[in-house]
Amino acid sequence: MAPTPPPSPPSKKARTQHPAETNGHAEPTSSANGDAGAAQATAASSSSAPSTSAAAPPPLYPIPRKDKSFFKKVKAKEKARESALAKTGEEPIWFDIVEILGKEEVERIMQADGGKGEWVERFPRDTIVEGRVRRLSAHGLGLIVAPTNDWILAVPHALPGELVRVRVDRNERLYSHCDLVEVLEKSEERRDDLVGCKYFGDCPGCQYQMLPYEAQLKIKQDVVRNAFAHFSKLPSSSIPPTLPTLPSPLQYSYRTKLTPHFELPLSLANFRRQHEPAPRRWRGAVSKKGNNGTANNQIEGVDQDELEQLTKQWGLETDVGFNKLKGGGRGILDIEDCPIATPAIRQAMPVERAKVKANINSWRAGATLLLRDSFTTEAFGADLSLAEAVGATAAAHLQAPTRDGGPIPATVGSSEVITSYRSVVREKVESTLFETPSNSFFQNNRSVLPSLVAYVRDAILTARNDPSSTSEEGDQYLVDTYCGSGLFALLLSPLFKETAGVEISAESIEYAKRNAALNSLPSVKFLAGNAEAIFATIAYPPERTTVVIDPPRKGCDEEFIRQLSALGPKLVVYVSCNVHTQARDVGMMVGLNGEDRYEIVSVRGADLFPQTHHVEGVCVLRKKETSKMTVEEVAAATAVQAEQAPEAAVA
Ligand SMILES: C[S@@+](CC[C@H](N)C(=O)[O-])C[C@H]1O[C@@H](n2cnc3c(N)ncnc32)[C@H](O)[C@@H]1O
Repeated sequence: MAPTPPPSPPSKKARTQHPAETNGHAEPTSSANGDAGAAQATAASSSSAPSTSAAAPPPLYPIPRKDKSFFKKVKAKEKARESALAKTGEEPIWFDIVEILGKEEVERIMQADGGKGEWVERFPRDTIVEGRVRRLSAHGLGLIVAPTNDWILAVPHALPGELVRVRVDRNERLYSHCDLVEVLEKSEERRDDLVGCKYFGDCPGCQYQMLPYEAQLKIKQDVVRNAFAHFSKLPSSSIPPTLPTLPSPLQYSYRTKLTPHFELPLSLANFRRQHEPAPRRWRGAVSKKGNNGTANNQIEGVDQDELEQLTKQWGLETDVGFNKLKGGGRGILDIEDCPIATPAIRQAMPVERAKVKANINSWRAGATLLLRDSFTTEAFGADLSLAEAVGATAAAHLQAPTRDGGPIPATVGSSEVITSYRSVVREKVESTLFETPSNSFFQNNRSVLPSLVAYVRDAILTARNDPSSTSEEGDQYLVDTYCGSGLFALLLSPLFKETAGVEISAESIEYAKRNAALNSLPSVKFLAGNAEAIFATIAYPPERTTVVIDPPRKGCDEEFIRQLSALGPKLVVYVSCNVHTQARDVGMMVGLNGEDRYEIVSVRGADLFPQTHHVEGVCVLRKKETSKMTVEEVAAATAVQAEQAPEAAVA
């Protein structure tokens, strides 16, 4: 029996406060549902919280009256956010909520709230609440049963078992996003001495720096297990035990790409708004990624010296970094250093920040900076150690990080940092060389890629050596779908007679072809187009074909799954940065019309992003010989199944 999905959250529509609240207070209760593990929480009004309402100084340049189009834009943005929320990020937590509160209780609460998608906010913003963390969500949030017993509080950087004080920031259906105020009772697992960054706790990037690496890997294994249990809609007997997470050799200094951003200081933004004709402003906003802050950004009719004087007078600092974690991500946290980035990026970051800050009035709008670690031409073909591969000396990269991030490891000059969106990045995995456009996708953890590729290669060889396999060595075909600049196609092609790759970005495909030539693999063919377009161009025998799937976070399109299922390749290796959409897609591939077409051989996570909640899923599927469905039956059944598939998180 497939697990019954919990009731879906109705559309989000907040009503007034919960009756349990009086004057903005949530009434304290003793325990949740009499459960000893539930919240021992007390709630206090926002007045007892440290004040967050210090009056903001008036802007130094008057804010122009907003025209109607501004409000239209705000509304459109809000609508887009609402619809994104319905598909992104929030759904896995719904399964946690149902498991913690109980399915019947959730149904009762929703009825009591008035049903029909209406709901009430239990806690106004800034309410301070204390409670004990029950478990972690897939996104690393500690989940607490609220004192009202019918609501969950979700807070980052808190561990199961810990008693914490939190501040409510915003409400969703049946739960509140909170900021951590204080850990009152620490978990034995917490190791604050391991924290390797001064922004940890304030930056949204990392969730697990306070945990030993082994514990991080275990959490990710559970995330993969839960994703398949909840989103595949398969009976537990069809899902093998999740294997231990593939570790990353580097747990700091690994990230080869950072994209800090900034906004124009308010006075400067307002000044521009008043002095620039609207179409130019919009052009500036649209093309902000290409804006390098040096050319063509002068305001017509305004003397540059005068603007410089004014900017100095306004004296506003520009924050360059990532969205603040606390307060719902409003505002930018000024970040000087990021110890999970490679040493070359850490060295380049202050330079790029200083450029922005010194020339802020030459920018038309806020922008996202690009810092990508790339091998220098000299290092590109060279044999490098792991430390050298991230541009550091061996001694430097083994330094344990400290709470202040520690000194930036000395570099050995094998890396350079690309900051233009119109450049080329050089990468090397095993001995295969890759060039890729700097504005396109490449995996961001160089240190773990050899083990990830080795794992996929082993899965293919193991399936081939299976006694039930009828195919001959050397007579095998590979299709790499969502192939980017050719990572899996080129690295795995020596195992196959023919290899074809498909990718939607024409530019990435141009580079994939160049990479095939660069590595003397000219027989690997690449096609630019939607992933399913590849099936019309190949005539590979399905019983000798392996398909690698590595889609973006939203997973595969229904049409892709329909055509893949119709082809019925012998082996499928599905790699994904979103285990929830992956589990949904795998569920569709495995069971059609009550018939098991594929069996899951193995499933596990790979840790491409240590210190964060992200986990890459790797799932190997083998075609069942017993499947008797015709191509037409498979196509029809896939469509029905797609209709019924649960919404999976995309964020
Ligand atoms: C997660 S990346 C994987 C790239 C590559 N496998 C690698 O590891 O470097 C996903 C890729 O899918 C591509 N993509 C997105 N939608 C697609 C579609 N509908 N059809 C084909 N490719 C698509 C993106 O451009 C991106 O390069």
